[in-house]
Amino acid sequence: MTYSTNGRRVLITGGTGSFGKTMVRRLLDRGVGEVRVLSRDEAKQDDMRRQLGDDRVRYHVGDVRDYDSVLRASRGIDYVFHAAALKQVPSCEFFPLEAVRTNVLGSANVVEAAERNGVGSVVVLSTDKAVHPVNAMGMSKAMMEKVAQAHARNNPNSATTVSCVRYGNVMYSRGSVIPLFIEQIKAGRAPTVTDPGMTRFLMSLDDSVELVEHAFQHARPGDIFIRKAVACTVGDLAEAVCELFDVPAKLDVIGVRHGEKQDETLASREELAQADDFGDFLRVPLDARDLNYALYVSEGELGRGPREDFNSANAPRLGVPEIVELLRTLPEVRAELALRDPVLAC
Ligand SMILES: O=c1ccn([C@@H]2O[C@H](COP(=O)(O)OP(=O)(O)O[C@H]3O[C@H](CO)[C@@H](O)[C@H](O)[C@H]3O)[C@@H](O)[C@H]2O)c(=O)[nH]1
Repeated sequence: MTYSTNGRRVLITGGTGSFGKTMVRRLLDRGVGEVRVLSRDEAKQDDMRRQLGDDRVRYHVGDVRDYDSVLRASRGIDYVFHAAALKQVPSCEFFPLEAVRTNVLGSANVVEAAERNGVGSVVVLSTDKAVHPVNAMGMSKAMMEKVAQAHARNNPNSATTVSCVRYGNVMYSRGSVIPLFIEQIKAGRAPTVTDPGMTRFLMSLDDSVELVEHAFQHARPGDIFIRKAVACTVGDLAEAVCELFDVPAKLDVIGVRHGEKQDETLASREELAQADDFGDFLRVPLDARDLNYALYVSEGELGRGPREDFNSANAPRLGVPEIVELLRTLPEVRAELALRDPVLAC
């Protein structure tokens, strides 16, 4: 089934974040009837209200942890993009139950409320850290994916299609390493690098929005969509930022933080064995068998498939010059360069 948002009502949980703001603008450009933003922070909502000045956007102060607030916010809604989450790896390590409350139970509330209100489609935003998770943030997101898939498995006749998207590090997202490196360089300090050999996927905000739109257009219940992405080492990333700002590439190596992985995985080999390849995107379908495995023995499949996961160590790797070029395409980086020296921005 394909969907259109033209004239429809859409709810974005966590709608004042980087993803939410970009998505709201796109929906407004495409003639959405109403966008509801559900989030906790009234000040951020007020900033957004003044910036956008569009009365098709309605603001709901509330928390996905509170089922009643989600139920109210999703009344009369056609589609939901669920972005509200606790996302910082180190803070979730210190407060894992908070990650469970928001990322697992909050997501269950969103799915349940959508089902109750007859919403047509819910796209749930997940992360590469949910695959082979080692930290509380990734574990809670892995459980969120399971909650979304269980809805599909347990409600085969539901009017609500629930799907997930998984993506890697979004460049320049709030609190992430690229703006941190830039701040450090501006303050005359060397960028702090955890482990120069650590690898991460690189995605732009637009890539992440397109992935959500792709899922929205193509999802069958319980699907997980992944966007193929390039990767780099954090050492090369720091060097690229130094080069862009024309400072010597001297790195301050600080060691790995709580719960960090050396490399991230977008799709496990088991998922790749089942996945459909759409060029830029992969679809991992729901395993819709029921618990009576005996039914499947005669047609059971052996676990043949790729020998490797798709991870940030074996993904196409960008070197320093390519990262420099990629960073130059980011509006925030261009703005910083223009402030520092208009010549560097060119
Ligand atoms: O001072 C620092 C801080 C971080 N890093 C490294 O930079 C990389 C990226 O770090 P960061 O931007 O903090 O992102 P992650 O911890 O990888 O997590 C981000 O990326 C995830 C996707 O993988 C999202 O789900 C999370 O919400 C988001 O915080 C990691 O290798 C860090 O070890 C440094 O080298 N120096």
